[in-house]
Amino acid sequence: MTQEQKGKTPVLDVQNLTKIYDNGGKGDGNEVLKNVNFTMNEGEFVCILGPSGCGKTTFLRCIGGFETFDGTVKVNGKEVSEPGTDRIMVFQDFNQLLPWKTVEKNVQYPLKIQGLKDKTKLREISDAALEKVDLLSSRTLYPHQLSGGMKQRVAIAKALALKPQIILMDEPFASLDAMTRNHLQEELMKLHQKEKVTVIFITHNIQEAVCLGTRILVMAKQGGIKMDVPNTIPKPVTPASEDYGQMWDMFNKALHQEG
Ligand SMILES: Nc1ncnc2c1ncn2[C@@H]1O[C@H](COP(=O)(O)OP(=O)(O)OP(=O)(O)O)[C@@H](O)[C@H]1O
Repeated sequence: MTQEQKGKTPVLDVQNLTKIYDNGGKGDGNEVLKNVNFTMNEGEFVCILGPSGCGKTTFLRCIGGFETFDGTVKVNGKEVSEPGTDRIMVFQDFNQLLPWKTVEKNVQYPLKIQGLKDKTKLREISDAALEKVDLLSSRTLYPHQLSGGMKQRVAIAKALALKPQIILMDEPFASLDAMTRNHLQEELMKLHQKEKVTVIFITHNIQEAVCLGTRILVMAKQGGIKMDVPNTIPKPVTPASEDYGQMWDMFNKALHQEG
C-alpha cells in the first residue's frame, strides 16, 4: 500500500519515472531508470543504496529538476520541470561554496538571489542555519580556512536556510575521514530529529544507511527499486543496536545479488 493510499499527502510523488540518456545518436539510448514509482512523506529520511552505475544520482537529479525524463515527479502536488529552492542538493564535492565569500555570505547568497535584501533578516537566517550545524563561530571564515567536514556543514546550512521541502544529498560524507564522517552522521541525525527535515540521502555505506535512514531503498542494477524497507531500529542506531546486524546482512546480501 502506498502512503497516498494510507491517507497522507506525500511530499514527493514519483510516478513511472523513466530516464534514457541518449548515446549521442549512436544506437539505442541508455535506459537508466525504468518506470520507477516512489512516494515519500514529510519528515522521512530515505537512504538509497545500490551498485555503482544503477542510477542513484540520476534519480536524485530528476527529482532536483536537473534532467529531462518521462513520467511525473511532484513535490507537494506541484509537477517538477526545473530546479527550484523547494529541492536543494548537497554533493560529495567539497567545492560547493563560493571561495571569495565568507561562510555566512555563502549561506546568505541564495537568499539574496531570491530577492531578500534586508541585511538584518539575512543575518538572522544565516545565524540560525549556522547554529544548527554548530558553525556560528566560523561565520566570518573563508572556505579555504575550513576543513572538508566544515565545508559540508556549511553546504547543509546553506540548504537549511532556504527551508526546502526536500534536501537531496548525494554521498555528502563520502570524501571525509571515518571519524569526521561518524561525527557528521550524528549531527545530521540530531538535526533530522529536531528540525523534521525531509531528506533523500545516497550512500554506498550500509552502516551509514542503517544509522541515518528511517527508510532504506536498494536500487537494482537495471534501474528500479529492488527493496524499500522501513528502518524500525530506534534512534540513535549503533552497530550494537538490536537488529542492526540482521539489517546490515540483509542489505549486504541484496547488494551482492546486484553485483
Ligand atoms: N549525463 C549523462 N549522459 C549519459 N549517461 C549518463 C549521464 N549521467 C549518467 N549516465 C549513465 O547513467 C548510468 C547511471 O549513472 P548514475 O551516476 O546515476 O549512477 P549511480 O548509481 O549514482 O552510480 P555511482 O554509485 O557510481 O555514483 C551510468 O551508466 C552512467 O554512465
